[in-house]
Amino acid sequence: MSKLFTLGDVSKQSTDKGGLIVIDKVVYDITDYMSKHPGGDDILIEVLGQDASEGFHEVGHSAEAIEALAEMKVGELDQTSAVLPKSQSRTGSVSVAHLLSAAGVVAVSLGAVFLRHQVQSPFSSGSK
Ligand code: HEM
Repeated sequence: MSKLFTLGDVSKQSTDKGGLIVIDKVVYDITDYMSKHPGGDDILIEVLGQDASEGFHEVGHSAEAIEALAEMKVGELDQTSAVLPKSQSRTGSVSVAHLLSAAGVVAVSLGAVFLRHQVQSPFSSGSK
């Protein structure tokens, strides 16, 4: 079974000197290849630690390039880490619900203060 990496792992295990990139959910260690890349190492430094699928496909790399890539495979992207934004948005809606209930509590408290004020008013005007 191949090793699983989250996008966080890929980023943490990379510097501007070398490390990992993701292409189509597969993780590659390109450290030794960077100086040999026909397209130069600058472009690879830019995508180190990230998902480079878009850039890789835009260039329209040859079959040789894809073969060379296969030799650098170290693992696969953890698919559960890719759905993280969804669970974050769920947390977001929970806090909206919390805000609404907090607003409800404030409204009820204000109502109570208002009612008490109404009840006390006759006394305070009477003592003047
Ligand atoms: C580690 C993965 C990669 C491998 C093995 C690889 C391999 C190659 C090879 C063999 C070539 C020569 C042309 C060809 O055979 O297609 C090439 C050219 C090039 N590559 Fe990559 N490449 C990789 C990643 C990338 C990435 C991620 C980018 C951009 C974000 C990129 C951009 C380029 C560019 C701009 C050229 C020059 C094309 C030209 O001069 O016409 N490469 N690459």
